[in-house]
Amino acid sequence: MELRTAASPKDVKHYTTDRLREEFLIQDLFQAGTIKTIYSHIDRIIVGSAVPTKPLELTAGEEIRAKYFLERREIGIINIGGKGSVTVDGTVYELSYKDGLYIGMGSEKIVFSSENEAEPAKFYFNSAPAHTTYPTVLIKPENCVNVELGSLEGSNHRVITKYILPGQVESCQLVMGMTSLKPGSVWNTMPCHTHDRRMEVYLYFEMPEDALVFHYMGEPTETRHIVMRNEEAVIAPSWSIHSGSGTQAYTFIWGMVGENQDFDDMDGVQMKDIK
Ligand SMILES: O=C(O)C(=O)C[C@H](O)C(=O)CO
Ligand SMILES: [Zn+2]
Repeated sequence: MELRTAASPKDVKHYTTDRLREEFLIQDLFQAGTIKTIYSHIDRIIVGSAVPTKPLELTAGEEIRAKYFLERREIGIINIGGKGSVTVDGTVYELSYKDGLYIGMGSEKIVFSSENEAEPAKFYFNSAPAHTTYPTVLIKPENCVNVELGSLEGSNHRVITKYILPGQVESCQLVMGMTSLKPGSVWNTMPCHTHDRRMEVYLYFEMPEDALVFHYMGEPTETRHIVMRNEEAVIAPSWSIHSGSGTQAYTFIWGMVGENQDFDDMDGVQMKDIK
């Protein structure tokens, strides 16, 4: 498990490109036959991936000093690869492309598998500390709340699909979903916002190899960017904006943890105030 410490905005505004990437960018996810995990001190989120070319069990690792991964945690999983399954204490959940799974605290044995190991599933997950157990739920995007935002004229026409949020799939603190840009639109989350009560992680995907997303971060008056490629993730501390413009349309998974689960609790930044 790789460790990322928290960072102060007073320091981050002096970072070089390399240092910004070292602290916030997550690369080399989705390696065949591997579970990869990144532990951030920011709200103690764990960001991870599993690509089962043979069944892979999610274990706790020395870093969280737990008997099993979900002893004190919950997890949200979304499949961005071939058909696969997640077995939770013997119950098998089949996940097709973009299907999700919430697993509550206390489930002991989590195993990732692919239906066809030549075209493996690619499971992406966010996990957060939990205080109680909510039911495990298989999530189909077609049954989720969908919100359409922006316009083609504004280059930001997109659909936000909310997978895990109060009233739909209950969790202790994890809120998770997916945003899909319409062809011709390239901007996400602009006008931008911060939310001091939650941190957020973005995983960009459905990008051709030579496409880029310029992901904007930093305090609204001290913006910086991180150049991102397909299937890379980025950590947004609570004080940071998190927005992006791509060389073409793309999709991303967002996950938030922290003080509240109120998706609309955002501190909007006015265009005139961005520097
Ligand atoms: O395109 C968007 O706008 C988003 O996807 C916004 C994120 O979901 C977000 O930042 C939620 O706080
Ligand atoms: Zn946000």
